[in-house]
Amino acid sequence: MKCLIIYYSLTNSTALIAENVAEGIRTSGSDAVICNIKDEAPPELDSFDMLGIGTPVYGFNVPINVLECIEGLSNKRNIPSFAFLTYGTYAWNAGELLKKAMITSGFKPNGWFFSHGADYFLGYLKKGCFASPNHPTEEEKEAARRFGHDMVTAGTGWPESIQPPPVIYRIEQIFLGRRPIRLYFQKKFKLNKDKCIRCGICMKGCPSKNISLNPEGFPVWGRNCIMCLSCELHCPKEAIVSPISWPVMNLIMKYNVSHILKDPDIEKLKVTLHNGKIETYK
Ligand SMILES: Cc1cc2nc3c(=O)[nH]c(=O)nc-3n(C[C@H](O)[C@H](O)[C@H](O)COP(=O)(O)O)c2cc1C
Repeated sequence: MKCLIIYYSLTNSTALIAENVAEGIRTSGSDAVICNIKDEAPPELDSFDMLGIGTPVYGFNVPINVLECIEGLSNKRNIPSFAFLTYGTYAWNAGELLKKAMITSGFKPNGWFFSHGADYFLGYLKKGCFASPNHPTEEEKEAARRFGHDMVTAGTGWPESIQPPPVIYRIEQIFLGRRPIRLYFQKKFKLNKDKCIRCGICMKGCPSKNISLNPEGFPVWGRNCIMCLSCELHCPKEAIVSPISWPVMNLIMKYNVSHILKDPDIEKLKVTLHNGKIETYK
């Protein structure tokens, strides 16, 4: 059995899970090839017998680049497949959405795996909250290895029910869906040219290669934004303002963080953001 694992990882949590799932597959005597779509295009599916898709959860959704990658795979056919997701605080039904996208593209998913991952979501970091900082843990990595092993030997199935989220999360999921991002939010990034030092950090860190520099050296956003907010997070001069900084989002983030702080199952650290760097303190 030869398995292809395609995943997207910006801040390495999903990458760590992908590596461990692959290791689990190899311990069962099968072969596994992994590919982070942030860095390279996935290989042809032809020579593989199984497909794994790994993704972080973004806005209670599957990020747009992952959806587009699944849709764009060549030589799609009904081979066994599985999914794994990492999330910072609450994934809600992102697993179901991923499963649906895989089925629509002709795959037959028969197992999934969830793990926490360190949550570098700008909205929460701005509120001083770094959720799930030390994840995935060694236990989660071990569980990922077991999952990989089980997937090639038997399959794990899908859970029956998902806890319903607070109403506001449902609204956020709709707002942060593919269409609103593509049709509206991605056009709303603003640059403060007085602050911008034209260092290109935003361009280099953009996982969907959506930022180019104009002849003056200022960033220009294209039409492939996946709303990871990496550009705004890492700008050393805080010159980038995305919709996450709008006053209405400020209220929503405040609400979400108040939930996170009350949830004993979510680990968190206090942080400050300073010149594009995250400083943690106890
Ligand atoms: C833009 C953005 C949106 C996110 N949205 C959610 C979310 O809706 N629910 C959640 O539990 N975690 C959310 N997260 C946290 C990520 O899913 C989590 O940190 C994941 O492990 C990151 O994976 P990576 O390190 O492989 O990039 C979000 C993170 C980012 C950057």
